[in-house]
Amino acid sequence: MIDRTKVWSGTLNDVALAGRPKRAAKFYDTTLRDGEQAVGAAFDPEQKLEIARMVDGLGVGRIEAGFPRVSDEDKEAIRAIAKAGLKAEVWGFSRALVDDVAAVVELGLKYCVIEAPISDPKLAALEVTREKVLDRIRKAVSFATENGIHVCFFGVDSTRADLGFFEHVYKAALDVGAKEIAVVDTLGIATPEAVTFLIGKARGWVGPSVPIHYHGHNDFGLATASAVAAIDAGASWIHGTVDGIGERGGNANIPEIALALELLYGIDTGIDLTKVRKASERLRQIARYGLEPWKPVVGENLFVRETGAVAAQFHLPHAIEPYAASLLDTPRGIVLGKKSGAASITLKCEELGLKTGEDKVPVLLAEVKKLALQKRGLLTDAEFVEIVKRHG
Ligand SMILES: CC(=O)SCCNC(=O)CCNC(=O)[C@H](O)C(C)(C)COP(=O)(O)OP(=O)(O)OC[C@H]1O[C@@H](n2cnc3c(N)ncnc32)[C@H](O)[C@@H]1OP(=O)(O)O
Ligand SMILES: O=C(O)CCC(=O)C(=O)O
Repeated sequence: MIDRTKVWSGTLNDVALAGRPKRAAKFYDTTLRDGEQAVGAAFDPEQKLEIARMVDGLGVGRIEAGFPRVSDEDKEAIRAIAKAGLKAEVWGFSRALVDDVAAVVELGLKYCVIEAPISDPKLAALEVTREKVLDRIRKAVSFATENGIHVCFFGVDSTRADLGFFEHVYKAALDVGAKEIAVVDTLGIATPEAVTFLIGKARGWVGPSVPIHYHGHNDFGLATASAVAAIDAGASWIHGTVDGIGERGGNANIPEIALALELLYGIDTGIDLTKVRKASERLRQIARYGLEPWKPVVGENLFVRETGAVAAQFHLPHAIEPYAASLLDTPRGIVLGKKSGAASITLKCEELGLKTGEDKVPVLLAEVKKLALQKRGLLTDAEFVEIVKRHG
C-alpha cells in the first residue's frame, strides 16, 4: 500500500474525482508474447523464465507465457514458466485455430487467450469472411473448453470492428464456453473516450459477471490514459508490458499505468513500484533497447537535477517533484552543468565532502559553466573536484 504522504499531487485530482467509484485494477502481463513482438526482441527460454519471475515479483495477477505454435523454444519456455511456482496465473496465447489450441492443451495450461481478427480490414487481410472467422472461433473455443481450459476471447482490432459484429462474435464465444473477453485496440487508434464507450457497450452485452480485459497499444501516446479510462468504465484486467515494449509505438506500459492509478487515482494495483526500475533495467539488457532519460517511472533523469533554480529548492522535494523518489526506490541527486546555480555548487560540495568557503561559490560556478559549455555536457565529479582544488 502506497504511503500517501509521499504523493504530492495536491488536492485538485481528489476534488475532480469526488464521488466516482474506485474500481479495482489488475494486470495481465504480455511482455513475453506481445512484448517480444517488438522488432529485434528474441528471448531464449532461460530469459523468458527470468522475465516471468521478475514480472511475477512486480505483482501482476496474470502472465501470458507465450504462443506455443511459434516454436519449440516457446513451448519449452512456457513449460518451464508453468512449473516455476509463480504467484501469478500462467496463461497461454492461441489463434482461433484448433491446432493452435491443441498445442496449449498439450502443455497442460489451464488458461488461454484465444484471438481472432474481427474488424473488416483484418479479415480482408487474412482473406477470411465473417462467417468463416465465427466458425473458427466457435470450434477453437469449444475445443479449449472441452479440454478444461479457461478461455478469454480476444477480438483483434476490436476498436475498428463493426459494433453489431463485435456483439455477435463476443456473445458467440461466450455461448461456446469462453469465460472472459478482451476489448483490443490493436493499432492504438482509440481515444480514451472511445475506450470508455466500447467497454461500456461490451459490459452491456456480456452482463455484469463476465470479466472484461482491455488490451491497448501506444501509437498515439494514449495507452496509459486509455487503460485508466478502461478501468473507470469497468474493465478488470489491463494488458501491458514492462516499459511498454512491443510492436510499433509499443504496448500499454504496466508500471506507468500502475503509477498513475496508485498515485493519482488512489487505486490499489498490487504492483510493487519499488521493483519497477530494476525490472526495466534488466529487460533493457536482455532485449537490448534504450529509453529516453525523461521516461516516466524509469527514466534515469527523473530525480536528477541540473538547473540552478531547482537545485535551490532541492531541500524541499515536494516543491520540485510530484512524488517521493523513495516510492520508486530511486536516489535523488544533483549534477553540474551549464544550467547550474550557486545552490548546485553548495550541494555538490556537501555530497562529495569538499570543504570550501561561501565566498568561493561564484568562482566555482563560473568555472563549472565554462567547462560545461566547452564540453557541451555535464561535469563528472572528478572534474568538479579538480576545479575545487584549483579555485576553492
Ligand atoms: C497471428 C497473430 O496475430 S498472433 C500475434 C502475432 N505473433 C506472431 O506472429 C508470432 C510469430 N509468428 C509465427 O511464428 C508465425 O507467423 C505463426 C505461427 C503465427 C503463423 O504461422 P503460419 O503457418 O505462417 O500461419 P498463417 O499466417 O499462414 O495462417 C494459417 C491460417 O491461420 C489463419 N489465421 C491466422 N490468424 C488467425 C486467427 N487469429 N484466428 C483464426 N485464424 C487465423 C489464416 O487465415 C490461415 O488460414 P488458411 O490456411 O485457411 O489460409
Ligand atoms: O495481431 C497481433 O499482433 C496479435 C494480437 C495483439 O496483441 C493485438 O491485437 O494487439
